[in-house]
Amino acid sequence: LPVLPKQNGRVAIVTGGTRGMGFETARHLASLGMHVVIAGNEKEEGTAAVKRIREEGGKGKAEFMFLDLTSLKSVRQFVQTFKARGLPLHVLVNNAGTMLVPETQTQDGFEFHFGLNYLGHFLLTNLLLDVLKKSGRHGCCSRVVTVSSATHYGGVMDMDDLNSKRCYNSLGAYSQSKLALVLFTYYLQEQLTASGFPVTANAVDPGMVDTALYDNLWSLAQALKKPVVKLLFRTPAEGASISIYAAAASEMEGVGGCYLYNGKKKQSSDISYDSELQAELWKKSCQLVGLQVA
Ligand SMILES: NC(=O)c1ccc[n+]([C@@H]2O[C@H](COP(=O)([O-])OP(=O)(O)OC[C@H]3O[C@@H](n4cnc5c(N)ncnc54)[C@H](O)[C@@H]3O)[C@@H](O)[C@H]2O)c1
Repeated sequence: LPVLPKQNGRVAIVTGGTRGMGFETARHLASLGMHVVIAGNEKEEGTAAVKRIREEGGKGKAEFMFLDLTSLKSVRQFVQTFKARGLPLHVLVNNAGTMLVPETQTQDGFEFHFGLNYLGHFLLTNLLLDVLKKSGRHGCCSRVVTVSSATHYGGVMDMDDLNSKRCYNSLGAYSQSKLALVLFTYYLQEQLTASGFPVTANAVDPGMVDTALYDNLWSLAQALKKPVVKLLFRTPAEGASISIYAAAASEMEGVGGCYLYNGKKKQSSDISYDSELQAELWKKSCQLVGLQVA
């Protein structure tokens, strides 16, 4: 990470900030002086995360707020509670995620990866956009940072079967959700640029990181993973550095619509640049979460 500017007085929301890379992102942003809201569905873990950050005694502030991304109702409640506080919002890190879950549905009946990783963040971001727009200014934009993954390169967007009903494969469903997040980021940035709002949106890829995300791997793969972890996997703090960079680096001021990996802009999959697909997914997502199509 380059030297990052102080973030005093700025407010961030980090989804899934209770552990793993989300925690490291929240911790780092708080150390830069930010007021960080850790948004997650695990209250105990969240309270412990806040305690750890507070004990480090940085200039910033941390607090936990409940958010279950598998429930659109919970997303709406979270936004309502956050807005009632009257806080500005300068950084939204869409970090929470799950991987390799056996076929199951969210509370609203969506395929679990698609519903949690993608649709939950789609609704959250859209409902927070007004605050992000109000809190940014030209020369000091608000930032939306969305954590995707290299698996998006293998992702296929089946617009007729977004819930993977025809043929379920947990890696395919995860990859699709991560591709959807890249398509969403590019379309969002295009809309923001077209309307001249001081908000940027970028997708990031942290690399392979040793976190609880791999807890759903079958046990043989878990055993095989252990010896290679030290060689191939990054630590959560290393993995989080790309989100922190996108959220706070001076070089990223006013820069949006990028896919970032290893601190640099990188080409994402060819299909992620398909503007018709981006628009189609956006429209369909609005319908699925009950938002008016813009
Ligand atoms: N670990 C990797 O190798 C890797 C690689 C590429 C991308 N990613 C992405 O990085 C992000 C962070 O994952 P991680 O590796 O730190 O894993 P992790 O399991 O440590 O963290 C996931 C976070 O998401 C939260 N979460 C899960 N379900 C939730 C829900 N219903 N509502 C709200 N929060 C929920 C968890 O509580 C946790 O805080 C994920 O989006 C993941 O897809 C991880």
